[in-house]
Amino acid sequence: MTAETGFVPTVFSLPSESAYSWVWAVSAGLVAIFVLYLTQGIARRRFAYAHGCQAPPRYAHRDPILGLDSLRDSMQARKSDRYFRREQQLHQAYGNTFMSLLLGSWMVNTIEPKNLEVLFSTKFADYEVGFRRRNAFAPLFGKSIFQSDGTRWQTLRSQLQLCFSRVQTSQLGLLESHCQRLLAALPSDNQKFDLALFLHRFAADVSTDFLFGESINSLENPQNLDGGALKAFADTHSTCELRWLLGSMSWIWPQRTFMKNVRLTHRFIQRYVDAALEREVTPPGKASDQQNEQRILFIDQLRQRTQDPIALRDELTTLYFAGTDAPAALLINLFFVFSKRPDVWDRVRSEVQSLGGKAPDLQQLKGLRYVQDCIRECLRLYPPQPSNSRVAVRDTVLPTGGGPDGGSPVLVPKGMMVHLSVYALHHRKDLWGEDADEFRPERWSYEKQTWKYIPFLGGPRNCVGMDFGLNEVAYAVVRMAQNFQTITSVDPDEWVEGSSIALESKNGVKVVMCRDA
Ligand code: HEM
Repeated sequence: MTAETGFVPTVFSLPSESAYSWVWAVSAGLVAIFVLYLTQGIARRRFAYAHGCQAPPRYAHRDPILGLDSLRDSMQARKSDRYFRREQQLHQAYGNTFMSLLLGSWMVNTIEPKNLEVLFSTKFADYEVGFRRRNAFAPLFGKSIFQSDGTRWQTLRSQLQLCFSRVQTSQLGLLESHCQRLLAALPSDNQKFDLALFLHRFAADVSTDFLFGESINSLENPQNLDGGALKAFADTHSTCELRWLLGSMSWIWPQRTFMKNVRLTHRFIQRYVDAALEREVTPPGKASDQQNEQRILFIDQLRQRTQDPIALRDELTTLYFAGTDAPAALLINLFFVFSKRPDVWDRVRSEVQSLGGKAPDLQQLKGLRYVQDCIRECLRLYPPQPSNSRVAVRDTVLPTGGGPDGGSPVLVPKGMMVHLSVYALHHRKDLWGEDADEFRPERWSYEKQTWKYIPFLGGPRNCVGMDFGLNEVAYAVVRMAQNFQTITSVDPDEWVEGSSIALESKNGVKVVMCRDA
């Protein structure tokens, strides 16, 4: 200490005892983390060795830390309507399984049917939907089935399956009434218009009727879909996608408009939930004969399984999301093809002639082989959900894709994401033949639905609304074919990839249609 100032510079002062113990604690912590990291690394190497794992090819990143180059390229591809085409090209360049960086985290990209079977079925328990999905959709869907895993997901899944099976019988009547509205709403013959707008409205009318017991009837009042809460809902989708991409950094994206749209959506759905909670509903199995004749509502079935208004709202928001855009996209893509291929439309029409103009029952619908093959083929060429992903919950292995020949197993460490491009899988020429990019429903006379074809995914977590969605689309095709002699495209371009959440024709379905004489 200097006599004049009584000041000792801190750099020369001796640390106190408590400072020593703090330094020790931090050092010990760091050493512990390092040892843990090392032992985990060794255990992982042993695990990989024991399973014969080898590394798959790696994307040649220009930014090897965060992989921002590939993010930028994929966003540019999105802007120029070739996002899924780019995914397909990447697989063509790097193979059916390769690794790439997403904002600093390595992920496996695979379109190997063997791997997909393991991912979604045989090692289902090794994966979950993961933080990205939970975080991206939480404001909108809460803790609904779409973001849940483990026992919560199992409970919600069996509840929904029960609801679907209880309301099955009333589906066709509902579809018939909305098909009649669609037929009445379509413009008169020889007028140019975009059929996609009407198909979107049809899908929204069907799903609100099916889920809430009350249709928004947008075919009669387009504003019910194009304005207000459902417009707000549609506007949330692109932010959800961005939130997914940003992962734990999603907070950097402005939330105000997004949250306003979320609140509007919730208020809209809450109205149906409140009405359902106030209704007297007879428990399953106790309905009188008279009540049995009444339509069984999906929302009432769900309400019998939970009375929590928030849980009901979140589940119904999710169901509306999952159950509207995908069938609409399928219908739009299918009618795009019909409008370009008069030969296909003629065959559809000649097949439905067997019904003699009458509405089909379920058995007749399923028995229309060519119609069903057209739908299958459209789902192959333009899968409404064109990509998907899962995250490993423990160190696990995919059976193929590693090593120089791509035939060795691949290690997927806990926390790593596995991404799959359904679009690229469905366009693989080695699996589907040289005509993989062509619409050829005839291929379904010999093709089987294996893991190379997964428009609804597969395994325990496949689409729970698959049957309803397929019936909806087939029914609409039949009723249109019974009424329209020709559907002619007035769009000179080929099908262009759109950028909405479900994969659909960007330019809609610009047509001129002629009714039967
Ligand atoms: C043609 C139409 C449809 C297609 C192509 C389709 C496709 C899919 C796919 C690929 C999944 C898996 C998503 C994932 O886990 O990552 C899925 C899940 C789901 N779909 Fe569909 N879907 C369609 C129609 C519907 C309909 C009409 C509904 C309901 C009314 C529905 C409700 C659901 C639900 C609730 C899930 C989540 C299932 C779970 O996590 O266990 N879908 N769908």
